[in-house]
Amino acid sequence: MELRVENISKSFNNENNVQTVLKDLNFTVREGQFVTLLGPSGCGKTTLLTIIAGFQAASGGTVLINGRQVARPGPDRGFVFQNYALFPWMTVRDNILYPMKQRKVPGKEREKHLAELLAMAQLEGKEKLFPHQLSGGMKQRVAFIRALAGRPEVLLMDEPLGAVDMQMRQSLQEDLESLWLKDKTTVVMVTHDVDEAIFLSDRVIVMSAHEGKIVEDMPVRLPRPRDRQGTEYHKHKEHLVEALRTAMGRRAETAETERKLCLA
Ligand SMILES: Nc1ncnc2c1ncn2[C@@H]1O[C@H](COP(=O)(O)OP(=O)(O)OP(=O)(O)O)[C@@H](O)[C@H]1O
Repeated sequence: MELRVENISKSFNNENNVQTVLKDLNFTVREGQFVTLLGPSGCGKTTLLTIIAGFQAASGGTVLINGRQVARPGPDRGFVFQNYALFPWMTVRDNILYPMKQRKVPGKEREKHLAELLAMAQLEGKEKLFPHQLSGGMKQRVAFIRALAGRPEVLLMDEPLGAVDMQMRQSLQEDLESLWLKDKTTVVMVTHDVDEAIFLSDRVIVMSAHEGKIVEDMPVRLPRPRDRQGTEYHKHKEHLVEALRTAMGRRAETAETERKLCLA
């Protein structure tokens, strides 16, 4: 699997005002990589992820998966939303079986894969429950394995832990990592949390507030599971915080330039 984002641009027409959110974005994600998109609020992270998912079209450029151009959503891409987006009227079992039925996986194979996924997420015995009967962490694990049930080439996750309080967040990051390590599906995740990015990712791409430009593309080669108290971990954190400052600063600089131009 190879995901290529080539010269992606996206503009919106907001009340006679054209807003360029992304401009000429380029990067490639290799098979099995866990890549995080980090950036200030409004820099275009979700927009980029939904373009990769095929939920919306880019204004320019292409997204290629294994050389094939992405034009619409497809089974090669799984998506995990911030609010999990489980079907509330379906049990855990039916939620997980849904993508397999969509792919017309034969019954026997479906049951086998379901059992594997439930074991992987430690959700055995919960299959008859409905989403409202689950804890936040369980819902998140169901959303994750439901996305894997479609056997996607790449898993796209938009702030998958965004709805969880800070205390639970670290332990869910650990759950997410151990689930991912069992499967090693290629992941592109959006977050605005520096610690989460370093804890989970092989690589962090920092986008700037101005036109979503890549201001940093940083590999994280620390051994897993990562020691949040370690010196190297802290160095990575400081580096990313600095990159985020740059990412935000560009917006301030741009605003200042625009102000000067307006005054001129
Ligand atoms: N459908 C749309 N129509 C008009 N403007 C949009 C649309 N979708 C997004 N935008 C604008 O594009 C910009 C980027 O939005 P996006 O949701 O991608 O940012 P983000 O980096 O994911 O932000 P956050 O971290 O706050 O979720 C914002 O200014 C937003 O208002």
